[in-house]
Amino acid sequence: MSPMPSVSYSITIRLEFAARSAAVSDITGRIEQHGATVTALDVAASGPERMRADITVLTGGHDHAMEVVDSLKELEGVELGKVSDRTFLAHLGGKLTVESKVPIRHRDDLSMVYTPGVARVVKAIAENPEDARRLTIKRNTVAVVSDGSAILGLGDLGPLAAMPVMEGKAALFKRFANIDAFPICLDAHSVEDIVAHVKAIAPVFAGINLEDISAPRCFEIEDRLRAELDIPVFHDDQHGTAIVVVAALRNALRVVEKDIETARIVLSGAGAAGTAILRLLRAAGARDIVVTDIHGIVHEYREQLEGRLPWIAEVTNPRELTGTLHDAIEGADVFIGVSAGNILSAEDVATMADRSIVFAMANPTPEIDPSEAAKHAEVVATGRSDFANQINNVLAFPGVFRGLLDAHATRVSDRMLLAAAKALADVVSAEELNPTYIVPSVFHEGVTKAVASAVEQVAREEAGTVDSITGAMSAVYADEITLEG
Ligand SMILES: NC(=O)c1ccc[n+]([C@@H]2O[C@H](COP(=O)([O-])OP(=O)(O)OC[C@H]3O[C@@H](n4cnc5c(N)ncnc54)[C@H](O)[C@@H]3O)[C@@H](O)[C@H]2O)c1
Ligand SMILES: O=C(O)C[C@H](O)C(=O)O
Repeated sequence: MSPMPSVSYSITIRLEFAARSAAVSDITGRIEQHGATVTALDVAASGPERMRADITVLTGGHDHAMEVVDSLKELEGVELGKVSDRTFLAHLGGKLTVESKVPIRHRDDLSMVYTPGVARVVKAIAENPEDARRLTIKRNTVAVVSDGSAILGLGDLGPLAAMPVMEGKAALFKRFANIDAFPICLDAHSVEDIVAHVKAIAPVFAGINLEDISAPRCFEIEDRLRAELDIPVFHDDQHGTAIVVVAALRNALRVVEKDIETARIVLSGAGAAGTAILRLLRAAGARDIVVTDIHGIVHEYREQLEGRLPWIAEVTNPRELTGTLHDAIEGADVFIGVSAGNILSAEDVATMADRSIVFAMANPTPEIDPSEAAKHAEVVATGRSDFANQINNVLAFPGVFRGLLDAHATRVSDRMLLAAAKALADVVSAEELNPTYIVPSVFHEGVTKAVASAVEQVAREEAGTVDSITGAMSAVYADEITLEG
């Protein structure tokens, strides 16, 4: 069976063929016979005998695309031209540009925009550094920083390969929150080096969004930067994910009529995303959480508990389970996966409690195929855009930074993250809520605004009480916050 056609593997094929109506249906019929989907046919040139057209086709991947192209070569009278991968076409020359906001038409403009006029603005900022937010791009600019060590679910592919993702994040910042974000891919490896480089570029920015930096270094880098910078620092893979998961869980629990305080939750993955999800779940009131990782259930007596694992063992697993994910899942109300593909079976899901919830979020392959999970679970979500209930950080980070920037915030707190999760969940009204709609679409108009105002409000409330709640992340572990509602 051919893999499911997806727009991310769409191709445009240039073809020349005889100018007769059956020729077009022969071509589209052949494509669909191979399980691909034709979405457009644009005529590029037409003559009395021959036509030239570009056909856009959704395929299930590289091999499937090649299979479709090869099958068209067999059609009589059809000549194949260039085949373009539309995802690569969208990346030609990169996805961003920098534009001047001021006109530069003649010497007068030059004298103000640049020298000598600019010198007075320079002196004003030197005398009053706060003016940088008023007189430069700082107030609305965020650095999207990565070292490329944990790109999506692909691993350590380095800073150059991280560029398309960071450019993409910057494009999303602009599209959804009108924030000017800039991709900064660092050829730096140690915690010390990364912290030093981010600190050195920080004057330009009103916030730092860390992306795709591997665990456990991401924890220390964020802790250090939060303690040493006067602008908010937010590791999206941790906190963006946690906000969306808690929002989605809040709504999923409404669907299945269960409470977060009593729900039995299994969290597969104790890395960057898993650790942050655990923290926010606890802050949201969850109490019965069992965490599993590549070595099975995290418990106090397990060997080689390092990094954040001793803390995880301490605050989870109230029924003192040992063993594997399969042991943990029995009787659970909720499964949340941020670990690896295909580690959960439909039989495992069948052992869960009635009206169970499965969030299988590993990318690009989820912990369980969503259609398999749906055989036994009432609510199923994944990180994928080709299935209902897509859980992705893009629902959170644009609004979070909009709120932080509007409040001129200097820090990020767990109260802000929880407020963001609640606001995001509330975008789905009681009338809209159902098992296949627990999170809104990112294109839903209210998403960024709801998240931004919730974060801005908490940021303003907390202004002046800096350090009393979080400060460095390690302090949060000792002093967790629970919010109502
Ligand atoms: N959908 C989303 O929005 C979203 C957000 C963040 C992360 N993710 C996905 O979650 C996964 C983890 O991301 P991360 O940044 O936390 O990675 P990470 O490397 O920091 O952590 C991975 C965790 O999974 C565990 N793990 C790895 N292989 C396993 C296996 N075969 N069986 C059981 N556990 C295993 C590891 O022990 C570790 O605890 C990735 O696939 C990533 O793409 C998805
Ligand atoms: O950042 C994302 O959008 C995806 C997620 O973080 C992932 O690691 O797959």
